[in-house]
Amino acid sequence: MTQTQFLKEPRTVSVLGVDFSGGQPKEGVDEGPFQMIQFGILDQIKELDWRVEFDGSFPNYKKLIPTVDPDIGTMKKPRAVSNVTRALAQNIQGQAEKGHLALSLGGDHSIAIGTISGTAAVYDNLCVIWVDAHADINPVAESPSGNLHGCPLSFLIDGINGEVPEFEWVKPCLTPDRLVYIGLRDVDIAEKRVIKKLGIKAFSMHDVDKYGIGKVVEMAINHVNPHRNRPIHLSFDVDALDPTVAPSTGTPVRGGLTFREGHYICEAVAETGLLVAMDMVEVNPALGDDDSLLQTVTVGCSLVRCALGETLL
Ligand SMILES: NC(=[NH2+])NCCC[C@H](N)C(=O)O
Ligand SMILES: [Mn+2]
Ligand SMILES: [Mn+2]
Repeated sequence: MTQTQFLKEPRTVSVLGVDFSGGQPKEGVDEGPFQMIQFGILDQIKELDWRVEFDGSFPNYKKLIPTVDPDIGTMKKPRAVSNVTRALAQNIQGQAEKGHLALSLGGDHSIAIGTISGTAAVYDNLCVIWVDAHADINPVAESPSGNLHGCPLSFLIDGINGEVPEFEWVKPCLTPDRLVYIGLRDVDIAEKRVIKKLGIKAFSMHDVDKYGIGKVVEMAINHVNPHRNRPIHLSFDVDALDPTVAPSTGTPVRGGLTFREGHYICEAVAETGLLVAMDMVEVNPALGDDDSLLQTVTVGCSLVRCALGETLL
């Protein structure tokens, strides 16, 4: 059993189902958590010798979504995203204060505004490993889509957004050296500029091809966690995987991580013993046929299990 440096005994996972889709336009991603729960993720985690806290009913983030939510500039559903991520940040902070590992099942990736704000409020030297086809760091004013799931990191690092209406509560809590990407292959122009300017370390699919996943993960962890003393928040967008592996997702991009590469990342993070929070996002059961849905939910659950210490032998 991997030891966990920052969590309290008996080691406990708090599972949060974040049934939210307002960071992007496609219905169904809010059903992701229900599907993963139904697939048995809670019992699967217990079998790995964790206590699991889950109250049986979702906090129901839907109640926080206003009926009228006009665009602000090009930003879509600003009040919905702000309300939900704000409540989520408080919830996650509470779990982290208890010394629990906070597992958020999304939901679209805009929820990371809340999940990372929550963990960073408790762990001031938190580092983030962001596994994704996308960089999700569009400055709000320059997002080509206006969808906030393409922007969460721009809120969390100082100097990218400035004041954003409705999001005055978000405090930049990450520094560029405490973020690393793995799996990128669809990065917008403004995102490329931000990544270069701030010197954020990013391992694209090109790097995975060049060095292999073992070396990439080693370099990534060495970069954000050189002394292995920082707690890790793993934010895993299922679209990091190739669409042949995880088809039911809203913004699939060809040329992604294989099944094993995705799992290897999670296994290597588990081995550090430093994981304090994980997001599993962008599983959209409404996209594709039954087969695609089962495949995607299954892989989402097995990635979570690997990050929580499941091993092959
Ligand atoms: N979490 C995600 N799947 N993000 C996709 C973002 C796509 C694109 N970069 C945008 O800003 O809209
Ligand atoms: Mn993505
Ligand atoms: Mn994403």
